[in-house]
Amino acid sequence: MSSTTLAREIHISAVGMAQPQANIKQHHQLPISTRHLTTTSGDYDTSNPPEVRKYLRTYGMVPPAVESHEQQMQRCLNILALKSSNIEKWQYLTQLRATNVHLFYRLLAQNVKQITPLIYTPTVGEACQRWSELYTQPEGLYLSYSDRGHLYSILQNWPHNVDITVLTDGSRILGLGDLGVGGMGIPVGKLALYTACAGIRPEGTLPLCLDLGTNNKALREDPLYMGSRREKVSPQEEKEFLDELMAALTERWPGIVIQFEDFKNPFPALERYKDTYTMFNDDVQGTGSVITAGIISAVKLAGIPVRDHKAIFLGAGSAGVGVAKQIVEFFIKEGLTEDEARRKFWFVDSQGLVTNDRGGRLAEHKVYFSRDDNEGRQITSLEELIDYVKPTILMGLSTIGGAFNAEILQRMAQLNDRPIIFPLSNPSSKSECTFEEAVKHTDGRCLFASGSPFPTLEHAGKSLTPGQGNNMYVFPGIGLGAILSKAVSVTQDMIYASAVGLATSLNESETQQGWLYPDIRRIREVSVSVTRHVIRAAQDGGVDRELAIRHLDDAQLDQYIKERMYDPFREGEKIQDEVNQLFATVSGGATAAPIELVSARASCHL
Ligand SMILES: O=C([O-])CC(=O)C(=O)O
Ligand SMILES: [Mg+2]
Repeated sequence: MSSTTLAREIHISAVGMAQPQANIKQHHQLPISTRHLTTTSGDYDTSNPPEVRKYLRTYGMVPPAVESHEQQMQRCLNILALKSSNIEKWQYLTQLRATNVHLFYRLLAQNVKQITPLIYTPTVGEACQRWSELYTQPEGLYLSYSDRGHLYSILQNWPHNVDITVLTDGSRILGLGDLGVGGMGIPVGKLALYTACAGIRPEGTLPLCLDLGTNNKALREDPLYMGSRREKVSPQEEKEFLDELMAALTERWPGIVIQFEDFKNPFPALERYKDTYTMFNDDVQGTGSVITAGIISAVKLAGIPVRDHKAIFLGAGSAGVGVAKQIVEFFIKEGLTEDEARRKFWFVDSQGLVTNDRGGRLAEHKVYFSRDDNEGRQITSLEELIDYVKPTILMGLSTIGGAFNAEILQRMAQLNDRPIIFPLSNPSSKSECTFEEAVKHTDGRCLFASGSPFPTLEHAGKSLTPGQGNNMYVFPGIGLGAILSKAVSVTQDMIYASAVGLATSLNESETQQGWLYPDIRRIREVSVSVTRHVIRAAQDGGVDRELAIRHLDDAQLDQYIKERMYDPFREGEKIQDEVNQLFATVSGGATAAPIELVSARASCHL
């Protein structure tokens, strides 16, 4: 029987017009699907063929046409084009993920450059700010301080087996400050990238928002605010809450990987849990890794020996120090002593250059890079510090939008043939300069990477593409590497390996064009490289528990990783296989006459 005949048979049976032919065995009933029918699972996907719709009992509940993935995605892109603001696009995409998860990921995978800014930085920043105003549906778990003592039982409400969670207390969302439970947008967005970039199955991801109060008074007084209207708990109370949570998460899902995100002070939890749980902090370690990878590429392109580089960091918060510590590791690997490497950094905070002698107590995390060679000089302006240090690298992690003004950029261009300019604050509104400004004031000579995306532009007849030094290049691979190697902890060597995995994933054309990061459209390939490097570091450090993959060579390991990655384009085939198997069972095995299969299909339309 040809496939068109088969299709017609199915159609006829479905509309109930024709009786099955004479030789059909009536007792062949297709067992009714026992799958739990959910909109999120893709059960209402318009690319499902009729027999799948019947099996799922969704037949008739979607328009009759069986669409190709291309048709579906084209409609989504058309709908996106109808929306005039990015936040409306974010709302549409949120709804799409809730109603057809596979289509959402197909769309994202196929249009990663275009869609990522709509579900992640910068748009997710606005979504977090307006969370209580725009809230429509549950997307993760909220745990409040008043829930302590019961965290394990609340985790049991989550119906899926979890491989990875991203959690935040909302206390420092991007560069936007304390947004309370509005911070939930971040775990949701980051985990969508875990799925899109590293193929972690969607139902294996858990967005987690810790409602530990907020110091944002305006939020507490907002009538629509959806979190607890109390001030932020004390550090001691937070510690006790987190201790209970970490134990509960690991008991509920042994092997879970836990990513901390956007905590105002990320260091205490990182120090306390990094050796005992499979956890990492993305802002300190993920950002550190991705910027180290960018610096590895930029240092090569700048044409100056590693030893001669000097870096000014505007912003001495957790992310900045995390970044610098990992670049120290790179400098050491390039032959500098730790002390020489450490002395290549000058940090500026709200009081100016961070020095030992400026008075007042230094926050603990700033001590390592605090200068002792300033000979009593207190420098409070960035311009003055640039003249004093003559840096090759200017990093921005200050959340002060526009802090790298024309004068500063021009001075960097006078001092360097290829100034390295990394305005890393997020979202775009907090970026220390735009790509356009950096290009204009350095005459197109800068080696540039920003945290949030900027468009490609023309300069002196050349098309210039900005690097996006965003941690999305590495955290998906760090997480997948930890999951697949069944790592008992995420070591610093695994984090450093992720930077190497990223830096070595540029292809020839990207290197030739002087790019610092690979094309984001190749992110799944890049994630395989990052994942492999992370797994190798776990194995070398003896923290892996998946012994069966130790003997694989690199090509075999890449293959192993790829085979375990969720592919939204193949999900429909999986249901089809399920249906085919059932047909084979009810019709007496694979050798059954095709007509019997039709019969089985004919009997399952209700
Ligand atoms: O989310 C991002 O785009 C990067 C990040 O972790 C942050 O800025 O906190
Ligand atoms: Mg973050």
